[in-house]
Amino acid sequence: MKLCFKVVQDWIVSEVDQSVLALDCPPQYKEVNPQDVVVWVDPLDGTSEYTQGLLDHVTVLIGIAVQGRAVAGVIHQPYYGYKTAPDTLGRTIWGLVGSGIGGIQAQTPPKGELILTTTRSHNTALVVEALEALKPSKIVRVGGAGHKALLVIEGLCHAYVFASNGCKKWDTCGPEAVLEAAGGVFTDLHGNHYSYGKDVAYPDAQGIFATAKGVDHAELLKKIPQALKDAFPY
Ligand SMILES: Nc1ncnc2c1ncn2[C@@H]1O[C@H](COP(=O)(O)O)[C@@H](OP(=O)(O)O)[C@H]1O
Ligand SMILES: [Mg+2]
Repeated sequence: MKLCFKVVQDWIVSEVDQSVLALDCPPQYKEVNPQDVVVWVDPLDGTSEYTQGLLDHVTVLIGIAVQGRAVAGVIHQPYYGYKTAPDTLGRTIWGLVGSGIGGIQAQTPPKGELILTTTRSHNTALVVEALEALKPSKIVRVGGAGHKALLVIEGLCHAYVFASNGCKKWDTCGPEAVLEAAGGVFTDLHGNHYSYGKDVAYPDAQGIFATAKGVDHAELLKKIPQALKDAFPY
């Protein structure tokens, strides 16, 4: 059977960030068995915010897992700058654990503060309880797992905390890989990494606890009461 595709010319992007091609691939990923690779795609993260016109909350997420671990990802923000710089709309951030990130500079968040980011549309009593336990100086409520990961990578927030089982593997595989490639740590509320293998259940059933480069993830996680962590059993 012969398949024919006609690609609309406008869809072809020829000016892309080439820096990824200059990177040396970490040795452990130079030869991987294709059967160990799973790709998780979220074509529109931040759906609720998209419907409300909050376009900069929207991202397109691609995460690549090898033997269950999130190792590479892309967070594309198609409407980035739509209010301030519509002529250069959008940006693409990528990361490969062990090599680094491209598209933005990873930053360490300010010392002496604790700025947390979390959901604006899926709030629950447990979500609030976890945030309050950390005694933040500020809470930034925005849409999308990808968008929140970017705030942490850029050092605008110290941590992304979500005591809920609402996110799915396609929401977090890409963000986890990019944040960890940027020097951060992305785990569940127990401090463990999710598995992104082909047979895993879709929900991130143990919540999200992700910290920026330069933040002591283990120390911050200790402030979450054990009873709250126990509400998200394996
Ligand atoms: N309680 C819940 N029920 C359904 N989806 C949830 C959810 N909590 C989080 N999510 C999903 O996780 C992503 C991040 O959520 P939030 O923006 O609230 O932080 C969103 O992905 P989508 O926008 O791709 O659906 C959202 O739908
Ligand atoms: Mg999503």
